[in-house]
Amino acid sequence: MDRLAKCSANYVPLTPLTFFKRAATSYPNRPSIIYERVHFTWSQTYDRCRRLAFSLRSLNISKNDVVSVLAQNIPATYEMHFAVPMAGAVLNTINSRLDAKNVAIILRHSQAKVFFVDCQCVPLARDALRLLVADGGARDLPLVVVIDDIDTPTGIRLGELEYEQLIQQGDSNFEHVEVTDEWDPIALNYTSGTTSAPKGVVYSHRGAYLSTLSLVLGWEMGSEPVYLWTLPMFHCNGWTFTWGVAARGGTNVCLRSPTAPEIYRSIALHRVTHMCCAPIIFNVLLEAGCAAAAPLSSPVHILTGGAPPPAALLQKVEALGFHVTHAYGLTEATGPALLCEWQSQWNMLPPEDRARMKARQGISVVSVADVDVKDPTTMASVAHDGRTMGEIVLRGSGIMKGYYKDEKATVEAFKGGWFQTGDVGVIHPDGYLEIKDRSKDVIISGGENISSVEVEGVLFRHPRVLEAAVVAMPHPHWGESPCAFVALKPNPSGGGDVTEAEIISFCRKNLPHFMAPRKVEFLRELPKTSTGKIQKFQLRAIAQKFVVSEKISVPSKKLPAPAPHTPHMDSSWPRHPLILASSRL
Ligand SMILES: Nc1ncnc2c1ncn2[C@@H]1O[C@H](COP(=O)(O)OP(=O)(O)OP(=O)(O)O)[C@@H](O)[C@H]1O
Repeated sequence: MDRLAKCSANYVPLTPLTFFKRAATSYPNRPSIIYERVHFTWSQTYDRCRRLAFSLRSLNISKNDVVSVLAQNIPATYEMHFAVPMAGAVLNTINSRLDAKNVAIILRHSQAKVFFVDCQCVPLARDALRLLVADGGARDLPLVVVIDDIDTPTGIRLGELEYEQLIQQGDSNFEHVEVTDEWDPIALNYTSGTTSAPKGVVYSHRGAYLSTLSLVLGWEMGSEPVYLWTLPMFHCNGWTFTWGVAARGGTNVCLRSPTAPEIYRSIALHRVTHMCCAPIIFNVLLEAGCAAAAPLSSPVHILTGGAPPPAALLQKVEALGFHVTHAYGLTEATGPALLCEWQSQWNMLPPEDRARMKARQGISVVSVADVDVKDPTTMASVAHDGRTMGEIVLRGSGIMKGYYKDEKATVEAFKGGWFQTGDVGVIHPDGYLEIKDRSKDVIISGGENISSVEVEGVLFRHPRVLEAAVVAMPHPHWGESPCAFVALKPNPSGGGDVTEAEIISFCRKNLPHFMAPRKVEFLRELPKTSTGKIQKFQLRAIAQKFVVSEKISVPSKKLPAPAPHTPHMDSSWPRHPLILASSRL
């Protein structure tokens, strides 16, 4: 048997381009993209992408060149997910909510050859390009192509080239550049920058192909889905659903801004079946005063992740008719790596317990070969007891090739033959994994680890809490203690506001006392990254300045006694091994 050789009949490099060609030939007349009054079929989308790929080659784009795009969820962003690799190049989608400085950093680091700019992002792109020039990079400026709005052209330009013009000038018979090695790069995505400067994560054709298939399977996405683009395509290529919708011959409903009225209008108008979003969008869906937020006429499947979804919010959004699946992942894992796969026996549970089960991050998707939670010092697997914390590690073909131009960080991330996520979790006796924190966010109070996620879960159960984040605050006796930052919902009865004492007492009723925040700071809105994650490093900087008086911190009877060796807070306070070992430091 070992003499049977690989050949082009039985060994074809894995690439998401296969899904695209298949969609164009198997479903030529099915709708591929809907955006306002613009509708395309799969054969038209294929035709447009071939033309664009041809034009890119005519602009001297060759294998492994980086093509960047700064755009919202418009048809062009979707098309580039195929046209750029069809030209043999690497797609770099840039977060359109970044500032000019960060866009410039990405353009410089990625050495983009062509820079596609959505007409709405022209001012941002112009500032970023100016920064590049000011920084002495005039010679390496990318070629700029503006993407005018395809439904309502604006005439806005930045330089000579325009997207539709490249499509018209292209050749619809262009045979795309063959993928000869599935390990070749297909995409370069920068991380959100929640914990450190954004890192350039490189995906292979093989990783993208396998991750796409395993998510389509894990989410049980059937044929002809109508997929609403509420998740930015720039976020891990829309968690691979840019390629996944093609694999199912589905319809992409493009949306510039995911506001509550726009989302509900699209759901009703196009009979949306699927959408992905960060948990922060749940607040949008539940937005008070949105008349459209009535129960849905048919269920819409939501895949949520990117941050822990509080159980209380899951329960409310499901009550509207959304069927939520919870996923956990990272840019480095090509989007979701774990899914909270639902078990039919949980249907019997009361709604609150069902939401609690769903708030766990779950089990691996099929392209992940292995997932574990390990003690970071010994690398031994933790007990499956739902209590012992360790670092979540992953192995599998969906894991990135590595960090672009950062060998040191790549080696560090793959230390010990596993990808170190920098997230702290536990494994429950049923094998489901639950995130307790990012290693940087764990609060160590009197030698006890406090999961900020757990405290936040309780805060979200308070009827007036809209947003909540818990970080460490210095404590003279316990080293650190939890400090909560909260944004409140408007008071429906118009009465007075909730007080700090009320929130603390609510937490003490629902948590062991040592976990309850010692201080609550009210903010109008919590600071977030451009992907909607709360920027805890900013809150931590504020909390560092808070002074907890000994009086408040006098241990109650229920507080655990400090370990005999526990030093009082000073600059040499020993960090927990989880923090020392984090690859994200
Ligand atoms: N379902 C989830 N529950 C809890 N946390 C999640 C979930 N999904 C993702 N996360 C968090 O998001 C992180 C991945 O985010 P992403 O790759 O977008 O960049 P980032 O880690 O926020 O940015 P940076 O690495 O630059 O700090 C995970 O490591 C984890 O901390």
